[in-house]
Amino acid sequence: MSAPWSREEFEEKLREKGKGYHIYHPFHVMMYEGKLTREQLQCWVANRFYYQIGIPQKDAAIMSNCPDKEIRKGWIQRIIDHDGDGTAEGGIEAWIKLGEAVGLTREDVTSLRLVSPGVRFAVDAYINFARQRPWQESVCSSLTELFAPHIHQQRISSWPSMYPWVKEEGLIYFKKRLTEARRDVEQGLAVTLDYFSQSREMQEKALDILQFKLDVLWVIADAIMLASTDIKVEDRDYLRQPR
Ligand SMILES: O=C(O)c1cc(C(=O)O)c2c(n1)C(=O)C(=O)c1cc(C(=O)O)[nH]c1-2
Repeated sequence: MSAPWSREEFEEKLREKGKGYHIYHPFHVMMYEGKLTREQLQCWVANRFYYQIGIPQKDAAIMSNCPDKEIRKGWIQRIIDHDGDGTAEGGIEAWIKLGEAVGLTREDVTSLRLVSPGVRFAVDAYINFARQRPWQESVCSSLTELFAPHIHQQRISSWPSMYPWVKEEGLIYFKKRLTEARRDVEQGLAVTLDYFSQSREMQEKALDILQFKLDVLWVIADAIMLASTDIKVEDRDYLRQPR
């Protein structure tokens, strides 16, 4: 049995997982490079809304499994960030505004009618993971947020020149997340480094959990790409799920 990695080595291994982050998915590369059409960007925003509304449900599941009051006191902020509270609107509302900024209506976004089955499956898998697994494992699965500020920053920097037709207030969501994600990661990383450092096997399990979450994000991008790629009309109809 191998000795556990030191805290620093373990954190380094978790960070190395960033090489599989969806920032490298062809759809996100195209987005950054300004190669998406208006319809493709709209499709991404409409589909990603399903992730946005799933996040607070996932965080509520983590809290429901967590008996530690101090952890819950910190974690509840994530739900407020997305749902809002008496004084401020949250990320879900900011995402709807992003939808309007790219030319969708509020109804286009909130009705979920543009959400593809692959995105539903992936997001539901993430929520179900948090419902079923010990809370520390679910906390670990949130650590893709280690890599999120970079992708948010890319959008803030590239969209105004690449997609000048997107209204400026659309970027508010990404700007908010820059600080929120960094704070989330501090708490998530502390829990993960403490809990999984008991043995090398546990540390490797944490890496597997992070991979699961990377896969969730990757599959979401796959599904959106498939749903929005400009292919022959006959093929597209074939791909669309009859209801
Ligand atoms: O736009 C993105 O690429 C992206 C990625 C991720 C992520 O890495 O999970 C999150 C977000 N955004 C995000 O906005 C967000 O609120 C968020 C919460 C979480 C989580 O797992 O708890 N991930 C992410």
